[in-house]
This record gives sequence, C-alpha cells and structure tokens, in this order.
Amino acid sequence: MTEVIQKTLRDSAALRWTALLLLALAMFCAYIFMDILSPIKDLMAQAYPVGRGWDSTAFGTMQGSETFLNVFVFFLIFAGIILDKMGVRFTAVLSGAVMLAGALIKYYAISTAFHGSGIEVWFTNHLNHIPVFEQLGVSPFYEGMPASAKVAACGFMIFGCGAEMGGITVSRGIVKWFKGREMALAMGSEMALARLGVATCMIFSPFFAKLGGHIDVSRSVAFGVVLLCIALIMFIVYFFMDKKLDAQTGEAEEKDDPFKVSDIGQILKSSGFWLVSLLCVLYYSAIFPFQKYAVNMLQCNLTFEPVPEGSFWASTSVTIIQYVIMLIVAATAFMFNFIKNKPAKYATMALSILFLVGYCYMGYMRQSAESIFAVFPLLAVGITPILGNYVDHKGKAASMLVLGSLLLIACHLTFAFILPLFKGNDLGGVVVAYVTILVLGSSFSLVPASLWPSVPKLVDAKIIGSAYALIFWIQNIGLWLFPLLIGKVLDATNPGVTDPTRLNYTAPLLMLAGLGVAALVIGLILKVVDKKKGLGLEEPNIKA
Ligand SMILES: NCCCC[C@H](NC(=O)[C@@H](N)CCCCN)C(=O)O
Repeated sequence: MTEVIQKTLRDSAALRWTALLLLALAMFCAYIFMDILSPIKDLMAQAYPVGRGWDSTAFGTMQGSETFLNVFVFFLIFAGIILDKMGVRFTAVLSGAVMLAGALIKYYAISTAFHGSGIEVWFTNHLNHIPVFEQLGVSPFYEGMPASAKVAACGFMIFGCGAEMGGITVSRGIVKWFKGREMALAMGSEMALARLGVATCMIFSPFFAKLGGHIDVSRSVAFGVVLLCIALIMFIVYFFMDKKLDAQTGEAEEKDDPFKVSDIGQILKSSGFWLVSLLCVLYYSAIFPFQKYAVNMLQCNLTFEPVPEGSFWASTSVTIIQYVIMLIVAATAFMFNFIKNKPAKYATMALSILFLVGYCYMGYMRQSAESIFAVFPLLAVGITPILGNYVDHKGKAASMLVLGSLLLIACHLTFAFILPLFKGNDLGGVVVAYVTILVLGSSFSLVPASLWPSVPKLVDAKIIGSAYALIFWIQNIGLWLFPLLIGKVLDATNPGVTDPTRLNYTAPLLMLAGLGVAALVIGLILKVVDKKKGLGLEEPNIKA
C-alpha cells in the first residue's frame, strides 16, 4: 500500500520563498521609510516653502523619535505579547496598518496643508514640556521645536512601533516557515532586501524631492507612504497564505497552548538569551547610530574636488545607472547561493565583484561622501544571504559573532587613526575609506546573519515572538542613546569648530570601537557558554 504524504505550503520551496518574499518586500518598504528624510537634511533646514526650517536639533530630535514609544512606553514588549497571543498573520497586518498610520501623520506634518493650519498653531504652543518624560530627562520635544517637526515626530513614533513590531513578526514568520530548512539563508535574504531599502532611500529620496527642478520635500515622504501601502498589501496577501498553512498543519498556534505573560520569565532565565541580547545592543549601537554620522565623518576626513555642474558625473542619469548596477550586484550575489554548477557559481561571483568595483569607481568619480558611503549597505545586500547559507549548512554562528565584532573594532580604529592621515591625499584617502567601509559591511553581514537565526536555539518556539521583542527592546535603548551620545561627544571635543566639515571624529569613533570591544568580550563568553551548555550555536541549522 502506498503511503500518502500530506504536503503543506511550507514543504514547497516555491511557496515558502513566496511567503518570505511577501514579508521581505514589506520590510524593504519599511526600511525605505525609516530613513526617508536622512539624505535631505540640508533641504529640510531651508525655510518654507523649500524646506521646513528644521535645524540640526529639530532634525535629530525628530529622527530619534522613531524608537521613543518602543523604549519608554515599552511598546515593543506589548508587541511581543500581541505576537505570541495573536500569531504572525494578525500581527503582520496590524504592524503594516500602524506603520501606514504613522507615515500618514508624518506626511501631513510636512505637507503644505499643515503650514498655517490651526494644528500648526496648537503644536507651536503646546507639548513643549511633558513633565513625566522631562523628569526622566528624555523629553521627545523641546521649547521652540518647529510644529511640523513635532507632528512629524509623533507620526514617526507611531511608525516606529509598527516597524519594530513588523521586524519581530517577520523574524517569527521566517522561523515558522523555514525552521529545519534554509532558515538563516531566508533571514539573511530578508535583511539583504532591507539593506537594499536603505540604499534605495539614499538614492531616491533626494531624487523625488528635486524632481522637475522644483524642490518639494513632501514628495519624498509621499513616495514612502505609497511604499507603505504596498507593504500593507504584502502583509494582507501573506495573511491568507499563513491562514492556509495553519489550516493544513492544524497548528492554530494562537489557540492551542496559549502564551502566558509568565513565559517571559522563562526567557529571562536563559543566560544564552542575555548574552545574545547584550551582544545585539552593543554591536548595533556601533553600527546604526554610526550610519547617521558616517557621511559627515567622511566629509571631515576626505578632500573632495567639486564636480562641474552639467558634467556626466553630476547628472541624474548617473544616479539611475548606479542604482541599476547596485541591483545587478545584489541579484548576482543572491544567485550565487542557488547555482550548483561550480564554474557558473564562481563566474557569477566574479561578475558581482566586477560590478561592485564599477559601483565604487562611480562613487569616487562623483566626489561626494554620500556616494562613497553608499557601498556600505550594498556589500551587506550581497553577502548576508551567502553567510546565512553558510550558517544553515556549516553552523559556526558564535564564531561569526566574534569575527564580526573584531572587524568592527578594526574599522572604527582605522576611521579614527588611519583615515585622517590621508587628508589631502584624494585617491589614497578614498581607497582607505572604501576598504574600511567594505570590511565594515562584511562585519555588518557576519553579525546579523548569525545573530538572528541563533535566537530560536535559545528559547521555546511558543515564546519566540516575546524573545525577539525583548532583544529588540534592549537594542532600541542603544539605538536611542548612541546617536545622542555621538552628538554630545562631538560637541565636547570640538569646541569652537563652526565648519561642520572640519570636525574631529576621533573621540566618538573610539567610543564606538569601545562598544565593539565589549561586544567581542560578550561573543567570547557566548562561545564558552555555548560549549558548556550545548546551546548548539555552532551547529548547522540543516542537519544532513
Ligand atoms: N527580521 C528582522 C531581523 C532584524 C534585522 C535587524 N533590524 C533590527 O534589529 C531593528 N530592530 C532595527 C532597525 C533600526 C533601523 N532604524 C537588522 O539587521 O536590520
């Protein structure tokens, strides 16, 4: 008698990768919105109608608001509980709707309709002091903050809740569909698409703001809002796939064996969980906050020759060509994971490296810090899935965390002490900058590709959502604190410097290298604990 094996959606590679694509595309859109105003800080500083009159403090306060509710109102903890109680599909759609609601508020604050409205008058006169937060010294607004920045910050806080909720939901969704299969490759691919989102935003936000020769900053935000509508649609389509999967497996995770708040105690008792969380906050605090200052750090340490107006290197078409090259690098690097034939595999890799070199050359010819730093997310796009694939088949996640921290330290020290030696040496400085950024990009692939897929090895599947939420919450404290600290250290170590391209970045870079040292120590302890307790972090995800 032939046995009939019941196949579910996740047994089909095409369908589980489709589920991943839906989740990853939604996060791609979310990452674009996260940084939508970052590349147009200079435009936002100009007076209305070109910009909105935001000085650096207003801009920085608005940018920092993304993590505010997650950290200080513990929203992420609630998000984790919602995820464990309600399941992946419900939370995915909820996070998409919350992101969109926050984004619409931010769009309204920056639109021309807000200017001169009653709401603008109200916000100008209110919310300058919020006693409960002021006592903690963490007020989200300040006296004199432009009303548009305040309302945009409110929207961004709400968006941040949705985005981080989306982040933990997607992680849990990937565990649900890929556990025991190519889980790290799937997580690596999702993060690669997120990095592509950052690069897309860096290129297209200024493009939309300046479209047609007439500056309108709200167009950039509108572009982000449209993408978040697409993100919500992706989550809704995923909802139906996930529902079908549960119907097939009969898992109904939210009904059987329901989550209890007391389960969180179980997570907190795991030493592996604490070590991974600490490593996460230390490592990411030396990366994401640095990303916000990196362009300025390069401007301070490199010498750029202005590119003549009207030349090819100053044109819009070069932006588009660079973006297309970026997509080719990403696509060829991704294909590398799936090609079995060895010569074809290495030919694809060579092609990817060739286009990467072309991309770097274009960055150099454009003579701007932004175009040089744009290679940072690109390298992560290319190699995060490759490293994820390695973790799936060979393991070694804890060793990769140690190596990633070592590279992080080396890069920040190079930026602090070696790069300034090349000031005035155009080509030498750019080569040192590119090599260091590329090494930092490898580190930024090693750690995420090994850290996130390790979490399911540390806690029970039933409470994985809360575990991811707790890690994100701890990480968000660092993401809120370190951009502020970098600014303060910069001010303290550069008294009287008024030219923003002449700042000395040694002290903040040393602080970031210090975070790397702490992450390295935690990584080494994690390796010891892993061996002693048999956590399985060095083991492959796919057992032959
Ligand atoms: N499925 C998501 C895995 C985590 C990816 C990770 N993102 C984060 O850690 C976010 N909490 C922080 C995003 C902050 C951006 N402003 C990543 O490596 O991107």
